[in-house]
Amino acid sequence: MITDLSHGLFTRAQELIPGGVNSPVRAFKSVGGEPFFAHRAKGSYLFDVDGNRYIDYVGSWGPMVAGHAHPKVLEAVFNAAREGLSFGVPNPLEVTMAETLTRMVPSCEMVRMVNSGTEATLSAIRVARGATGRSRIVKFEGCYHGHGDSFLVKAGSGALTLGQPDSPGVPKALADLTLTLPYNDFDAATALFEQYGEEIAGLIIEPIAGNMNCILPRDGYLQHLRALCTQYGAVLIFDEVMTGFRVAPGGAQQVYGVTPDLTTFGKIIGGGMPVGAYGGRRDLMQQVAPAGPIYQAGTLSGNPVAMAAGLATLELVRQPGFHAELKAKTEMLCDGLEAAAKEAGVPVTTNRACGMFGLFFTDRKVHSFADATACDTAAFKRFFHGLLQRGVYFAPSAFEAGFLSTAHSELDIELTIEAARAAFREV
Ligand SMILES: Cc1ncc(COP(=O)(O)O)c(CN[C@@H](CN)CCC(=O)O)c1O
Repeated sequence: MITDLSHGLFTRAQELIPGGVNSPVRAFKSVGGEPFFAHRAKGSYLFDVDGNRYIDYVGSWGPMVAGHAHPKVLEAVFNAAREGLSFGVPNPLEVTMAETLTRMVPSCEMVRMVNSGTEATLSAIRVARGATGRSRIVKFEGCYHGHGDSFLVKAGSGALTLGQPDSPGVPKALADLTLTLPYNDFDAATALFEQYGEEIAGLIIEPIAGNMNCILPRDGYLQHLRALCTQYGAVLIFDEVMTGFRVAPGGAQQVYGVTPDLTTFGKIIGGGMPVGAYGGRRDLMQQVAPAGPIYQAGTLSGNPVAMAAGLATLELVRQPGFHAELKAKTEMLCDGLEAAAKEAGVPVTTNRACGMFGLFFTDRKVHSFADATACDTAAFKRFFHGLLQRGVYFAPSAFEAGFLSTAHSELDIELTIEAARAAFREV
């Protein structure tokens, strides 16, 4: 595979950009080698600057649930951009977006647009602290909620990928206010709330974890957390930046029938443009400035071009059969991967939800951070490169979920399974 132009670009980038990338997980650090540089993308494919094509299972880390460069999304962006890029006063698309989000996710009685998932989770935690007057928050080992100081404690995604689940630069006084729990451990959650319950402002969780690879909540787990937060007056926050509109039209909260007090969004609601949002109970959201005293702001929040991209994507997501198709393709891929691994005699298990999946090199089911970190990451590394050489791009980390789109054809999936069959033999 020719990668000369990507190599040249990466060499230049490393001189001027930390690690040569604008987001750590893109650097291939945990899998080795160098990232390819994209020239363009279309549907289920990425095309790099050296002319290589990849079947893409990262999808810009989630936004591309309807495929790259969808004509309806591009048309919406072009039409909005012609009218101006940013006004600094409200625009009608912000109202349409708020009406769309609150209709699709009924727990969100009100919503505020921001520009990234990180901003959304930062803001949601501030609302929880401001509304309760309490300071402690609870997060889960291996969950990632963006790079906000309070969250870089036993974090997942890039922090876990780099082996740095905590981060320098986060004051100890602040980090001490973040309590962490093991995911899917009922008793640990009960014990923590018995000890700290009256001091906990909020608990934030990925209702389906996608940042320690893909891990599903055990039956009744989210309901257990809901009951604890209600009992102790803590704000239950579902971080649906990744799961929102992907695993169901109404997100993971629709799948599991659990109503959080606040929800955070990102990725799909921007359709590839920088967008995040947070929303929830009216009595909480009414405390956000300028309606209330809890301050949060953003120059480009609700930007008309970004709103147009997000609204066009959500329109596609709402089409009848969208999630049924996405789920069927996810099952087809995961069943095929497990079968290919079995043929090669390689212990592999998958976790799957509509549109997202996890591949683990282990012969055991994976339900927790400890299970995920016990898997054979060296095998994953070899498998990743075996796929890449065959034109299939999985997330360059053993601790990231994979993503499908409705643009992935059955042929794409069959070709992926064929490539995996060969790559498993090299593991
Ligand atoms: C559940 C969840 N919550 C919040 C975030 C942060 O969103 P952003 O600030 O990157 O838009 C994310 C971001 N996800 C990572 C990948 N797992 C983004 C990729 C990257 O960091 O480059 C998330 O998954």
